[in-house]
Amino acid sequence: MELKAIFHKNSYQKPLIIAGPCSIETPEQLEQTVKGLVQQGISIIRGGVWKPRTRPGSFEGLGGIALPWIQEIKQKYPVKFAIEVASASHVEEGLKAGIDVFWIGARSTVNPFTVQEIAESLKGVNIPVMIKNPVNPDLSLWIGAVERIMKAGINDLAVVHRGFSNFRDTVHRNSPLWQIPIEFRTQFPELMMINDPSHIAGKRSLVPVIAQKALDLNFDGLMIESHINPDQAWTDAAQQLTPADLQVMLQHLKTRKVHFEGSEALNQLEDIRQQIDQADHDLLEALHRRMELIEKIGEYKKLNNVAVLQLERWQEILKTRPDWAQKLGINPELIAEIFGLLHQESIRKQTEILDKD
Ligand SMILES: O=C(O)C(=O)C[C@]1(C(=O)O)C=C[C@@H](O)C=C1
Repeated sequence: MELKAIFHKNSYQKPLIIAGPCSIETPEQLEQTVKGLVQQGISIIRGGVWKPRTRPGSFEGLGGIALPWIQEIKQKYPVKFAIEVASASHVEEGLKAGIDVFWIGARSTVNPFTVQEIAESLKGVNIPVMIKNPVNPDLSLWIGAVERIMKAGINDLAVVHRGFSNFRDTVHRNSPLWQIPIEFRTQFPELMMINDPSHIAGKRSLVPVIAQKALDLNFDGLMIESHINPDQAWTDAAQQLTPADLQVMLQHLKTRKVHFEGSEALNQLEDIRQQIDQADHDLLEALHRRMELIEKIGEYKKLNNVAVLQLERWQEILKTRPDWAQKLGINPELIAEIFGLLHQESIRKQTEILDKD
């Protein structure tokens, strides 16, 4: 199969947009949606064929019947087509149907047996693969899935941030927990990171907000659910956008530059960063001073045989420091968290001092 890499950073214009229906429902729905998306300049279509559902009894996708419809669409429109695969047989059927891109869904990424089965079936195959984050906020599990697929020889890879399950309803259908994709990118800066605002938002009004946040965080692409008639969609009706609405959203999104450009801006940046270096240095010196005093009190507690934890003093600190922070325009919750960590460290250090000998 002759394929140009899709997910290599230089082979696409950022942000890469992938859009299409949550589920493929009928040949007409598929064609009308794809036609609308092609008119908006979209060239990679997503479409659910096999749908892993949380509870039985919901529509679980049409399965293999939808594959010939995709083949027909690809003959009529200049698009590549991405589908979700959750087993070796899905991979086999998808390859036979000439599918261009596979993705591994959040419910499969959680299960190393499933990911391994898919990895085995991809050995020797040259196809781009996207790996969604697992439903639970477990970075290692996500990384493990990527490693399994890489070991199978797939190197045209992207990861998709679709958010993490909640126990109760929250603003988001799936909590974004942005620190997890940021941590992923810190460890794998070369891997393309796509955001799926539809599954995070759960409702159409929130999709643009999430998409913009992803672009602000320098994500490489967006995978968005789009349906020609969202309200009648068989799955995820509340979160799909019409191709026309998708286009309006894309026009309003602000794309950000990755780096500062021009010598004046770079000099300014360098200047501010030097000031930050100095501020951080001052911060560390203040922390060092605090730790020395903590040790001093520790020795004094040991001498007088007094307990390490001093609840009243700690409660006072926990009240005053966030108040001081607020007056300085610093987020008090951040300061409460930082002092919580500092207090833990004081306890650790003083316990060590008291228990010595
Ligand atoms: O005031 C004390 O007794 C301390 O040892 C200092 C300190 C702190 O970190 O500020 C540490 C432990 C106590 O529980 C309360 C406060």
